[in-house]
Amino acid sequence: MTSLLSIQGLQVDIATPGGTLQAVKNLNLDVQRGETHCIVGESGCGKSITALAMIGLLPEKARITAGSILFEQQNLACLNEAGLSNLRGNRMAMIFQEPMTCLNPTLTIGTQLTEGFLRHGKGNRKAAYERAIMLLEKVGISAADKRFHQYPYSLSGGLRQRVMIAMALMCEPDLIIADEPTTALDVTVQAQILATLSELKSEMGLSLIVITHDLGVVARIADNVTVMYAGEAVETGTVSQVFGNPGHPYTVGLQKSVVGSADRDSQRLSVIPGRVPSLVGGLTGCRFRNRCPHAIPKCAEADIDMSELEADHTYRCLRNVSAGRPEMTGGVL
Ligand SMILES: Nc1ncnc2c1ncn2[C@@H]1O[C@H](COP(=O)(O)OP(=O)(O)OP(=O)(O)O)[C@@H](O)[C@H]1O
Repeated sequence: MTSLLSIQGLQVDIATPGGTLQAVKNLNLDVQRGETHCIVGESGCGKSITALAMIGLLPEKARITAGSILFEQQNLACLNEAGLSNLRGNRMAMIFQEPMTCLNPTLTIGTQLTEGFLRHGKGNRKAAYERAIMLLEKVGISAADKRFHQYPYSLSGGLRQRVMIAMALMCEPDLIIADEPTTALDVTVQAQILATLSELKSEMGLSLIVITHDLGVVARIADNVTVMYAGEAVETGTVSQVFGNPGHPYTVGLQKSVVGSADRDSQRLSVIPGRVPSLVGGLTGCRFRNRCPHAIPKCAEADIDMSELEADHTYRCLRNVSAGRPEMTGGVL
C-alpha cells in the first residue's frame, strides 16, 4: 500500500551562532490513510522541526539537507513556496499548541475560517459560510453563527482550539498535523478535544500526525507511534508494540517517568535523569548513551541503525541486538 506521507532519510540542520545544529537526523516515517501517528519525545528532540519540515514552515535558519518527504508521491522537500502554499491549508493543515499565535486578533473568527477556503478556490462566500458553520457545530461549538462573527479574544482557550480544528478542516485536507494540540488546556478540555479530533478523523477519513510529549495522549488516540530522541527516531511501531514490548531503553524510561510521576493526570515526562545532549556539531554513536543504564563503550563508537524487533516494530539500540535484550524492564533510568 502506498503511504499518504512517506519521510525517508530526512535531515534538518539549523545554523546557530555555535555551529550547525542537527535537529533531525536520518528520519524515516510513514503514515497511511486514516492512521493516527503520534511522534513522542522530550522537549528538544526534534518533533516540532519535523512537523514544520513536513508543512514547509521551517524557521529561517533551518533547512532540509538530506532526504525526502513524499506526500502522495510528491516530494515536499523540493517544492518551492508557491507549491507548498498550494498544499498548505488545502491538502494538509496544521494545528498549533497555542491558537492565539495563529489566530489574528483583529479579524473575526468567520473571516479567518473562510479565508483559506476562498483563497484555494473551494467555493463562493455562501459556500464558505455554510461550511464554516457546519464545521463549528461539528467541533462542538454551539451558537455557531454568533461565534462566526466574534473575535478570538471572546473565546476560551478550549473554544479557540476547536476553532483551529474547524479551520484545519475547511478545505477537506487529507492530513492534519497537530503540534501539542492540547498541552495548553486543562485535563478535562484536553480529553474533549482529543475525542473530537479522533471522531472527526474517523468520520472524514483523515490521517493525523500528533506531536506530543504526553504518553496519555498517545495511549488515547494513536494507532502507530514514533519515539524521537535527540533528533533521531529511536523506536517505531504500533502503540501496543512500542509500549507493550519496548526495544529502546529511552522508551522504557518514558514509560517509567509516567508511572513515577506525581502528576498522574497530566502524564508529563519529567523524571528521566540527565538531559538531551546538545545537537550542535557532530554526534556519533547512540545519542541516549549518557542517560542509559545499559550503555557499553561500543555504543559510542558508531551510529546505530534501526533493527527489527518484530514485524513493523523497529528500534535503534545496540545492546538489544548484541546482548539479547538485557534486563530492559529491570533497568533504572
Ligand atoms: N529557530 C530555531 N533556532 C535554533 N534552534 C532551534 C530552532 N528551533 C528549534 N531549534 C532546536 O532544534 C532542536 C529540535 O527542536 P524542536 O522544537 O523540534 O524540539 P521538540 O521536540 O519539538 O521540543 P518542544 O516539545 O520543546 O517543542 C532543539 O535543539 C532546538 O533547540
